[in-house]
Order: sequence, then structure tokens, then C-alpha cells
Amino acid sequence: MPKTYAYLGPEGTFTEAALRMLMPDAPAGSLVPCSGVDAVFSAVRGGAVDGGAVPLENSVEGGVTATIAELINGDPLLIGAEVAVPVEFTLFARPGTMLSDVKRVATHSHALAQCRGWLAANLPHADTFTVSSTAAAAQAVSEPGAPYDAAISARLAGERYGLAPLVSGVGDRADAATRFVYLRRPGALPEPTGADRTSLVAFLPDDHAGALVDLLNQFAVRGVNLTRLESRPTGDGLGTYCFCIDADGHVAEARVGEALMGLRRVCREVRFLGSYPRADADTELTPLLPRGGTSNADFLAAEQWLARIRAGAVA
Ligand SMILES: O=C(O)C(=O)Cc1ccccc1
Repeated sequence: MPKTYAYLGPEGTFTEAALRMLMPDAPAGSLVPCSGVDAVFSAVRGGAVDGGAVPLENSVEGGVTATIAELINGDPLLIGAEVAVPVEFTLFARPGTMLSDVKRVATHSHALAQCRGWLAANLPHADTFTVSSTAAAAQAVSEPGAPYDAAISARLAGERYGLAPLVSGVGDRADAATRFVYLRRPGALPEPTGADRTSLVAFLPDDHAGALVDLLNQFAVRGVNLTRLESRPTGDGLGTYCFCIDADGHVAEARVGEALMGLRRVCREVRFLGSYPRADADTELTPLLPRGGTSNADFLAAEQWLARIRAGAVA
């Protein structure tokens, strides 16, 4: 059976563009639009599709709460791949609409957060509305009796729903990018590539001084670089948090594996979210080489030394 992939729909979302980058060979008809991030997770968890794409974080607005909540809770899924997509926002309306006619603007909450400055300067009296995606906003604007005058979306979405571009580049930061992840059910991990990322959620055992330092030390002492640390409420009452962590490296590498074992010892629970190739593997700025004493060979040599001295040797 041909594989199918869910994404945050409808057609024309940034997530669809990301999924097409992640699955360049996916045949037409294999991409399944879903009405929300939760619906993508359900489709993957329930086996209705082979995998799915969701937005995870944005360089301006930070984490996508709906995605992070689903990663933390419910049946665990694994991240199988990631892609970072530059996002450019365009204000679209029904053909014939003038900018001065725009009183009600709809878009996704993350898009709104990234266009606030432009809206305040150019449409200060317009009301804004958040909907499930930028393409859902464009679709809504295109329908007869639409409750909105304009949508902020990707160029593709505006065109897909027969709208006219009013203003392009309405984002406040031209360099904004969003990181999307490909979700899959648990199963064999991709082989290490030498430039991988490992994602996990760590739940502390109790509230004590230095608990977060204990957690971070598991990575620090093994030379594992962290690329993201985000605290999220567990839902078990005020002041109870878990930590969403992205680290350089693959769990098959000794230093990452040892750091995860250390975490497992000092945490109440560790939810492993996968090891997968980094989207920015070719970026020279990112330190991909382990620090001295933390390479796989260093860990192996130390393990063999321990075995020798345990057996009575002196070195
Ligand atoms: O609504 C979309 O098109 C999405 O894919 C979610 C989103 C919204 C804003 C920036 C990046 C992704």
C-alpha cells in the first residue's frame, strides 16, 4: 500500500510546504490535510497514516504549544526528521478589496504574533482573529459571506483559494523561520549520520534546589551540547514543570547514550522523542565535533579500562 502522510491543513499551509520538503518523492494524493495539530497526532497514533508533519517552533514566537503538549502527553510518538522553513507572510483579500476596506483579519496565532508590528502600523483599527492555520484563514476569506475581510497566509494559500495579494512581506522579521518535525510511530531509529539531534522530555523527581542543574549536568559532563530547553507545565498543578530538550548527537553515540542513562537515574521519567538528522547539519556555525574526552572512542577506551581494573589489572 502506498504510504500516506498527515499535515496541518487545509491545502496551502506552511506545514504542507514543509512536508513536501521532508518527503520530496511523496506522490500526489499521499498527503492528507488535517484540521489541527491534534488531528495529525491522532491520525499518526491511530495508524490512519504512516506519519505526519507539524510545526514545532518559530525563531520569533518560540514553541508551538499545541505540538509540544501532544509530544509530552498521550501515546508517545517519535520525531523522524526535521526541516527549517523560512516563512513569508502575505495579506490576501477577495479580489477588488482595498487595504482601507480591511476591518477583520484572520490568520494562525503564530503568524499573528509575527505580523503584529505591521498590523499596528498599517491596519491599526482592524480586528484580528486566530484560526487553525494560515490556509484555513485564506479559505475562510474566500467563502461567500466570509466573516473576515483578509487573511495572512503563504502566497501559495492565497492563490489556491482565489484571493488577491494586497501586501506581501507583512512579517515583522524578514529572517523568520519555523522548524517543522515529521512524526512517526515508535520503531527502529534512523542510523546516525554524524550530524544528528536527539529530542526528549525530562520530568524531575521532586522540587529541590539545584534539580535543574542536576539535569543539565548529565549533558554537560559528557560534552553534549543542548540546542533547545523549554519548560512546560505538566498539567499536575501550578509550579510543576517538565523540560523539553533538544541535544546534539544520536542516542547510538556513547556520550548521548550515557547522558540519557544519567537523566534516567536523576529524573522521575524521561520520554525519548527520537534521534534524527539535523536540518542545519551543513551550518559551519554549529559545533558538531565533541569536546576532548567525549568522543565514542574516548567512552569505549574508558569502559575497557574500567573492565581491566575490575579484573585486577592496574591500568
Ligand atoms: O498555519 C500554517 O500555515 C502553518 O503551517 C502553521 C504556521 C503558522 C505560522 C508560521 C509557521 C507555521
